Amino acid sequence: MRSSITTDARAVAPLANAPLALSPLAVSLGDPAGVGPELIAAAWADRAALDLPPFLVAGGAHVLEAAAKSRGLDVPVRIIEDPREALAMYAHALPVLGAGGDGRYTPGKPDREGAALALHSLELATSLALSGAASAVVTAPVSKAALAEVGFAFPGQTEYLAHACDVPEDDAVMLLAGPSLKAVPLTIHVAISEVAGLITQELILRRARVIDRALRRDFGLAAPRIAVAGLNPHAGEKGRMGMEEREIIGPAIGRLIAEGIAATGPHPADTMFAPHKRGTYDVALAMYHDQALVPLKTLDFDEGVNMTLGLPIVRTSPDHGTAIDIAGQGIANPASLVAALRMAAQAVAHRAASR
Ligand SMILES: NC(=O)C1=CN([C@@H]2O[C@H](COP(=O)(O)OP(=O)(O)OC[C@H]3O[C@@H](n4cnc5c(N)ncnc54)[C@H](O)[C@@H]3O)[C@@H](O)[C@H]2O)C=CC1
Ligand SMILES: NCC(=O)COP(=O)(O)O
Repeated sequence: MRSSITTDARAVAPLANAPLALSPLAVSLGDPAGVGPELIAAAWADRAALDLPPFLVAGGAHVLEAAAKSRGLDVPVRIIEDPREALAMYAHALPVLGAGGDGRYTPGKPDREGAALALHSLELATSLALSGAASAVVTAPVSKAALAEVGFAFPGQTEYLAHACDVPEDDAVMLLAGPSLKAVPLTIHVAISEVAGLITQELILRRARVIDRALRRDFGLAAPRIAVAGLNPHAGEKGRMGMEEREIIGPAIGRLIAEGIAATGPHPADTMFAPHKRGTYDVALAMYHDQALVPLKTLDFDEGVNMTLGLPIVRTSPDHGTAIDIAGQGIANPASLVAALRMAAQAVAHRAASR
């Protein structure tokens, strides 16, 4: 089949002095074995109807072209050499930065070559946001296990982004946000057997301070209300089922309130996500990954967004993973990626307005 990829940018006037506010979003490709590339192509194909903010993709032109075809989409892919070409290109073709670092489309069959391409794309997209050539980075799903096999030394992209942005890991906060709920896991990519030992007053204070600042700066909330979960059943039942609430979480909440942060809790985690409770706070600070992500994905799987708070750059991602089981079948839902693109653009706008 004839390829529609072209590097001919003659029809496109380069934007010589594009202001930062007009920079495109930089989208990383994700693992070529997963649903990331086809969802990127699907989002671009629907860009006008969905009124999506302009974006470019960091590498992977051939993967994107093949992924689009797998969904029966007509997506002309154009390689650009300068991110500033993306804005004018976007209406007519999917702009992909850089002819180098391409690979094969391998839906459902992860391999090291694909993981290396995913890593290259993540690094390129991040560097574009850090330099201001892109207004934000939106990451498509990667396989953590596959990335580890090609030397990625971080448990996830959140920790990588903290490192790339020179932010301490404790101040890079994973927020999952959907129409029904915002939730943050205090501890992130760690084994459940390690969780209790990692819960400290210091970590709760640091995460909550970042949440408070970021909900003001990136979401425009005037006084964010943070509901802090307990760790144990019934939030410890007055010390009968664990002491973390009395010795660590409760005192940390007291210190946050003394700082002027609207924190409450510790709340029993089994009831704090019930509909009548969710209206009483803006964000839930949960003690571990699944305590936050299970309610979020149960309520808002299709439109959930993963955003990293506390970075100098805006970073969002779909809430789901690589979905290897359905990659290439044309059935993966692009709604979460679409929500991630929108949330990134909104956060950029909020930051610009608050300057
Ligand atoms: N932000 C990221 O890069 C994330 C990456 N992962 C990675 O993804 C891999 C697979 O993780 P899983 O736990 O299996 O979660 P997953 O989200 O990839 O899949 C869970 C289930 O949801 C379905 N699903 C996922 N996205 C969908 C979509 N857009 N439309 C329709 N159905 C969808 C899948 O088919 C599967 O049945 C792991 O290697 C993990 O490291 C997981 C979460 C986030
Ligand atoms: N379960 C959420 C997740 O794995 C997202 O991780 P990250 O790669 O965004 O750090």
